[in-house]
Amino acid sequence: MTSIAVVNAGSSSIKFAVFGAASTPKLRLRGLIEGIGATPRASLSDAKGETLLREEPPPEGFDHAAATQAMMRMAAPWLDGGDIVAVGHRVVHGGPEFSAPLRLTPVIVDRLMTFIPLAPLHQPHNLAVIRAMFAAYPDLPQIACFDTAFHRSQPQIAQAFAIPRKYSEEGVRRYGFHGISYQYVVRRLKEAAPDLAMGRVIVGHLGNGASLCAVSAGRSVASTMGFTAVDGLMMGTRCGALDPGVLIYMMDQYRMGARDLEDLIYRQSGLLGVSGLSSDMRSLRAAGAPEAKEAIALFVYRILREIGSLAAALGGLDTLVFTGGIGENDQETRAAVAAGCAWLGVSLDDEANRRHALRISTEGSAVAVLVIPTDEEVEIARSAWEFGRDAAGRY
Ligand SMILES: Nc1ncnc2c1ncn2[C@@H]1O[C@H](COP(=O)(O)OP(=O)(O)O)[C@@H](O)[C@H]1O
Ligand SMILES: CC(=O)OP(=O)(O)O
Ligand SMILES: [Mg+2]
Repeated sequence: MTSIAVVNAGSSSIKFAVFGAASTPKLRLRGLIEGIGATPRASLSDAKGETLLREEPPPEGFDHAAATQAMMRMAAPWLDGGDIVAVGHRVVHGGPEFSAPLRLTPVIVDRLMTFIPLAPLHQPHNLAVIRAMFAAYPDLPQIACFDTAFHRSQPQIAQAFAIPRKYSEEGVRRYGFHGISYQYVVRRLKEAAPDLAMGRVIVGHLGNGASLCAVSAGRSVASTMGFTAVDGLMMGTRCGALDPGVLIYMMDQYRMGARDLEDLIYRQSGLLGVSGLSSDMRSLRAAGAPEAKEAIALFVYRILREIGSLAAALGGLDTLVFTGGIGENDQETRAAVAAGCAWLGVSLDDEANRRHALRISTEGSAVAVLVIPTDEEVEIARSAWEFGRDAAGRY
């Protein structure tokens, strides 16, 4: 039996997994390096979730480059073993030309490098892992799966900015992200509740990065993220939608340049900036300080405002789905969002919400509310398999 490896390099983590190569990929191994830049932790677990290895590297100097090397070391026994036929990668920005999965070449990697300024927390790390794999395993096919792809079905008007045409034509428009996660969640919704999957759905991917997607009959019609993954909701360290006048003010008053503004809106803002304490929801819940409460209140308020906007784009709402680290685990955020959506007909079953049940709305709720844990890695494995298999199902 052959396998497919998957790498999901994120803003503060690198996830690695091995799946059996099949149309329904079966998990064999999961590796996780998280807390890069803060408190790094590495672990490896088998298909049953049993821990095979756990390490806590010293934080000093443990940056993304060190994490990439650690990941390559952890993955080496499987990559050297010879049964891996391809590596699927999450690539956050596909720009105007890339959406379907494709086999990476050095020329394509060079092109993807030009999108680094559009996804500074993700793209450089995605590409660093791809380069390391090229160097170590030059003959192993590497397949890119783009986080922007799921949103390419959006109507033109949902992708447009009200700026002069020449900029829109060169690709300055809304792309949307977390598409691999949304594709997985929609697939799961179709299995769990096919009737709901055909209706008007808002999916909230609430993690360190956070966005909402309006899905109609299984297709993305609008999203809160735009040209870059800094737009829309408030996030761990990203500000979300911001009056562009604030940026001009910062340039005038504080002599900030492009990289200073990038640092401000991507790394210093969001839950971290407002609380002054942490970007991490669990830490903020535990802290209980007024600043932490204020940050969480703003996080929820921004979600509510954007749900109203996406419900307008959909012409109503039948189903609300929560996913991502916060959406899957933080019952208080779900309860606050549900309470703020009462006007849309949302009624929460508090007990089901506390249990993190699949369906957390009451029988009588006009809008079904679900919790569907995401799995970007299995979705990448499936896409990489579909891309490379022949008619007989061989890679
Ligand atoms: N049990 C929990 N309760 C509340 N928040 C949680 C819980 N588990 C994870 N989170 C939050 O989820 C966020 C990370 O989400 P995740 O989707 O893992 O991030 P990433 O975008 O890096 O993949 C953090 O804010 C973390 O505190
Ligand atoms: C696109 C994005 O924000 O991803 P993440 O949530 O992994 O940071
Ligand atoms: Mg993520």
